[in-house]
Amino acid sequence: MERSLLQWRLLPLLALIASFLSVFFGSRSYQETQGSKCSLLPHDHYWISSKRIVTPDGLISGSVEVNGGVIVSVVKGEDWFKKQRSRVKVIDYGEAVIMPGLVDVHAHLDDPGRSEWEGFPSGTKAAAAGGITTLIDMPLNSDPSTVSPETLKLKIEAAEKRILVDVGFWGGLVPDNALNSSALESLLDAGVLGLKSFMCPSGINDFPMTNITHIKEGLFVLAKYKRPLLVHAEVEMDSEIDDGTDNDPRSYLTYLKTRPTSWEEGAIRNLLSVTENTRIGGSAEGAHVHIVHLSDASSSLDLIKEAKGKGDSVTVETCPHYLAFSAEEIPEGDTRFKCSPPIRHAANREKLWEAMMEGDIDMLSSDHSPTKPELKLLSDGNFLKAWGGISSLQFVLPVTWSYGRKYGVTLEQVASWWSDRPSKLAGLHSKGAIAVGKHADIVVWEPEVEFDLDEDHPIHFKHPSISAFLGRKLSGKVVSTFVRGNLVFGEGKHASDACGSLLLAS
Ligand SMILES: NC(=O)N[C@H]1NC(=O)NC1=O
Ligand SMILES: [Zn+2]
Ligand SMILES: [Zn+2]
Repeated sequence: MERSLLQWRLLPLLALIASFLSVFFGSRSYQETQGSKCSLLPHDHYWISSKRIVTPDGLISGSVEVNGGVIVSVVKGEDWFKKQRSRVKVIDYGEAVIMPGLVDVHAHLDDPGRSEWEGFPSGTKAAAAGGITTLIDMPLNSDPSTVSPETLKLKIEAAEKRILVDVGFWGGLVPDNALNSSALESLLDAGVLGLKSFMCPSGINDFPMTNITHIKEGLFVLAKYKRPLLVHAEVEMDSEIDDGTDNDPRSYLTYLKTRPTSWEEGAIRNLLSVTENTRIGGSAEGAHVHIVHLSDASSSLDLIKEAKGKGDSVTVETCPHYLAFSAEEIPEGDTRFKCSPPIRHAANREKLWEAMMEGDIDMLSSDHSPTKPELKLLSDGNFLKAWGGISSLQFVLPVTWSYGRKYGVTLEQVASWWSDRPSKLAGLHSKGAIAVGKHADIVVWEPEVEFDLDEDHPIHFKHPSISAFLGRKLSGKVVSTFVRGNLVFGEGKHASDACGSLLLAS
């Protein structure tokens, strides 16, 4: 009896307090939810905590404070509790890893013009689901190629309001603009983060290959802008295919013979004949040469190491498919594995891993280069005629981790290869680290959680059936992806609005 009397007296008081609190905090959360379709989290100011946060100072247990899309503090242990003055949302991720979002400097999103191959919406959805927070789009495979301010404008129009993660663009260095410094300057002024060229046919008619003079001249212009040149370094040479043996086009080894290591070595040797100009005091100081998707871990890599030793401004990337697969295991006619340069033998893959662990290869990229399934000729299985390009965008983090564990890969190395180094290459100094002042571009993932990449696994890029990674068991599940503080992917869902930013150099 006494108890219920007390209840009757207290209830109105509690109701009053509750309504006061709801006006006070409710109005704040109303403000915070405005525009929240960009984010699955209705907060602009929050903390995320975990036992494993990858920072530039190593792995810590602690918390990261995000406010207005930026990381505003990173604290060890329970200190966040003392620093937190108001009722700010805290998400405790427990043992899951908090790491800088991945920066993929090499992806072909094929939009505009070939959006039936890929596209900004599908490509950036896949990126978000894979923990990639920044993509730099390659200038070819879209139609037209990005080789002028006008064609860059078409890219920007195709990407605007359709991207879930941040997107920047490389421009093309092609014979048409390479010897015309004002044409190149206008492309760089329009905002491309750097240029890309091919030393062999690219497979795309409106993206012709450059010779060494084009590259040398291009570097002088890039020097003024302090932006890099990315190079597909293979050069056409005699094929080993005419050796009199059976050359079945459905055999992967036949394809491998058409692009031997000498193609990479020859191109890299030629390319490195002009990189001395990039040295301090050189005539192209400020320019930088980045060799994309290295496959040959022997002579080609030795040449790169030698050039670095002499002070040339040179870096090199390889891709998860070269680290995961070997020529020996590629099934007959399985053209999902066709790419250039080709996947080589298992012994070469071991050497690539060695070079990763030694730091001789600087970073990783996806080279996500899809097409429509018809051009992969999956039923024909003709390696010589099928489109060359691997589809991997969503899986690069678990692939790197799953195949790297046996070599002792650390979380810090993954963050260096996928975030720190690539963001520096692209000149994106607000990205690539969990540190105060950086964009809150963050992936939260569970390295120990295994999953099968089967038909039941949600895949967001346009053509899952052409991915060579399908059927693999991987380790490393992405839990949440934040782009500039917006939770763009969480618990298997994407934010409903595409609020990624365009990254234009100025
Ligand atoms: N055009 C194009 O995307 N080519 C890419 N595909 C590939 O496997 N290597 C490449 O350079
Ligand atoms: Zn390439
Ligand atoms: Zn590519």
